[in-house]
This record gives sequence, structure tokens and C-alpha cells, in this order.
Amino acid sequence: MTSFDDDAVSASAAYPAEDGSAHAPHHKVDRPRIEAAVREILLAIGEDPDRGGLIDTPKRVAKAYAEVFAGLHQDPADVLSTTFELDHEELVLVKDIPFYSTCEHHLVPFHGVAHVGYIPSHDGRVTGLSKLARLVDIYARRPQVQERLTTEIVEALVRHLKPRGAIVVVECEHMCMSMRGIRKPGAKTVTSAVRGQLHDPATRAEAMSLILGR
Ligand SMILES: Nc1nc2c(ncn2[C@@H]2O[C@H](COP(=O)(O)OP(=O)(O)OP(=O)(O)O)[C@@H](O)[C@H]2O)c(=O)[nH]1
Ligand SMILES: [Zn+2]
Repeated sequence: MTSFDDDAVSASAAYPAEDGSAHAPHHKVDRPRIEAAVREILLAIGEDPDRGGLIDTPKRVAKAYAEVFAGLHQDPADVLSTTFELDHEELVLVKDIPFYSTCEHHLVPFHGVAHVGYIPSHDGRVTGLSKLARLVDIYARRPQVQERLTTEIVEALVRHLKPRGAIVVVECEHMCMSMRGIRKPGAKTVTSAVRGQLHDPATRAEAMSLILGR
């Protein structure tokens, strides 16, 4: 049995904490430790972790967590370093990017869509469209709150693409508000972050009309 998640090990070695984010990873995904903790949780809720249906659950959860939290060990710089020469001075927007994240307060999912747009820099370079969706996943696959997820995506765009403007809008349902606690399934939380020329009211209105025009 390997002690650490293989993908996480190889990715984390190259990840500098250059963005100063609270998410700079300090540890690799330690699967045996997760397994031991899940066994403890099962005992604590009054379950029998040795019964047939649960015997492999700690291992499964460890494997799932390595995937769900893989973003802790991935560097947005790697994704956004792929750029192309293309003279486009207007808004580029990828909307309705579906994602799943994990509420850092309750460790249950929140999920929804992200809309990510930017006005390319004057240097005539744009990034690949899929890279914007990859960027969303890198930050979503961490323990998160929606506000920070939104800010981290826009800040990564600014840092790595040097765009003239950037906008990120995130719409989510939080399972911690649906399946427990206040129990309001269907309630949506919307967060946004804008930078640079997207602060201009007309440019921002254009972006928002594209985002909302479903
Ligand atoms: N701002 C923000 N709050 C969040 C997010 N995800 C979960 N929360 C909230 O985090 C809060 C935690 O409140 P606490 O009073 O510490 O915990 P709690 O007793 O479980 O709260 P309830 O969910 O109201 O039962 C709750 O109001 C959640 O709705 C998020 O992404 N952003
Ligand atoms: Zn929560």
C-alpha cells in the first residue's frame, strides 16, 4: 500500500505558494490517516466499521478525498501558462462551468456553475478556453467558502494572464443549507468579483447580460 496519493505527490512537489493564499498546501494527501479518521467517525456515530457494507468505506473515502481535494496540490500557474497568439481585445467569457466543491465549515458539498470572463492583455495572447474551466476546478477541489473561491479565481486570472479586466460570477447551492441546518433546498448563493476594466459600468453590464442571457 502506498502511503500517499500518487497524483498529489507528483503535483505538490512543484507547487510554490507564490499566491500567498491560505490554501498553500503543506501536506500531501495521507490516505492511511484519512482511513483511520473515517473509521473513528463511523465508531463515533454508533456504527460498526467492521460490518460487511462498511469494511472498505475508510479506503473508499480516502480515495474520494484525494480526488475531491486534489486542488490543494495543483498550481494554477501550470494551467494558465498555455497561451496563444490571438489579437482579441474584447471580452472572452466561458459561462455555466459546472463544478463541485466542499464547504469548509461542514465538509459537505456545495455545487453550481461558474462564469469566468476576461479582456485579454495588450500583448495579443489569450489562454485556452478549457484552461478557464480547469482553473475553476483547481480552486473548487479544496475546502472552500464560496466568496473565497470566487476571489481566488479572479485573482489567478489577474496574476497569470495580466488581463485588462476580469469577471467571475459563481452560483451555488450549499448542501449544508439543504440537507441539514436551515434546510432550504434550492436556495442559491450568487457571488461575483470584478477587476480592471470590468469595473466600467457599461463593460460590466455587457458581461452580466451575457452571463444572465441563458
Ligand atoms: N459566507 C459563507 N457562509 C457559508 C458558506 N458555506 C457555509 N456557510 C455558512 O457557514 C455558517 C456556519 O455557521 P455556524 O453557526 O458556525 O455553524 P452551524 O451551527 O452549523 O450553522 P447552521 O448552518 O446555521 O446550522 C452557516 O451560516 C453556513 O450557512 C460559504 O461558502 N460562505
Ligand atoms: Zn457548510
